[in-house]
Amino acid sequence: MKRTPFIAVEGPIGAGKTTLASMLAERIKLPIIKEIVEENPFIDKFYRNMDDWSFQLEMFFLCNRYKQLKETASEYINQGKPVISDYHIYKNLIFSNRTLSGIEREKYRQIYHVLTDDLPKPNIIFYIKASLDTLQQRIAKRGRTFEDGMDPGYLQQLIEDYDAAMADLATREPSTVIIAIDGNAVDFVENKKQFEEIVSQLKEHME
Ligand SMILES: Nc1ncnc2c1ncn2[C@@H]1O[C@H](COP(=O)(O)OP(=O)(O)O)[C@@H](O)[C@H]1O
Ligand SMILES: Nc1nc2c(ncn2[C@H]2C[C@H](O)[C@@H](COP(=O)(O)O)O2)c(=O)[nH]1
Repeated sequence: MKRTPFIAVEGPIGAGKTTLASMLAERIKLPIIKEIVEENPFIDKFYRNMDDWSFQLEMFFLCNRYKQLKETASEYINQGKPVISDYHIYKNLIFSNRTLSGIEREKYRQIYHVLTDDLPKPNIIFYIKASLDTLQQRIAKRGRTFEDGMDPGYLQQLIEDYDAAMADLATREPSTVIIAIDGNAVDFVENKKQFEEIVSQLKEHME
């Protein structure tokens, strides 16, 4: 049975997820679901003291994305309408695996699965990989004050965690299309030919 294309763009902080998802939505005339960021009331406190604020931050992201995913399912996927998003809800497990620990991490994982296991997940994923230096340059360019002075070790660990998570996803969900993009070599913002190559890949998998 033909699946309704549910496209996600993923990758570590500053990789270019929102930029690429927005460009593809415009180019292919797709509705786009964007993650909230600044609306998370704990994000400033989190970056100042991760241990004290990680649970509240992760729960806020999870509850917000659970609501978004339910709406995406009812308004698009369950009606056979393709949609694109600048995140995969799986990112909640990627981040929380690092920011939470002990019983709180276990409770969070159980809540994540109770909330999301019965909801549709992206079946086409663009995974933007980039070096620490590239991510740091783009984070600085974006200029969110709460990301100033982000611990390079946190970001490097996230790079490694994303690689492991995408490999795990490919094993667990062999029918999910995962297209890796080398964010250091491919500049889909400035290089139109490279962007159109991504567009062609997407159209090929949407047919
Ligand atoms: N391929 C690219 N080349 C240069 N700058 C980029 C590229 N992709 C994104 N950017 C810039 O990097 C910053 C982060 O991009 P964004 O899409 O917000 O990343 P993410 O959503 O992954 O956090 C933004 O200022 C954006 O304009
Ligand atoms: N600890 C978590 N942080 C998260 C999560 N989702 C987003 N974020 C942070 C990371 C960035 O500072 C900012 C935006 O994320 P981008 O990857 O879009 O740049 O919000 C999360 O689930 N947990």
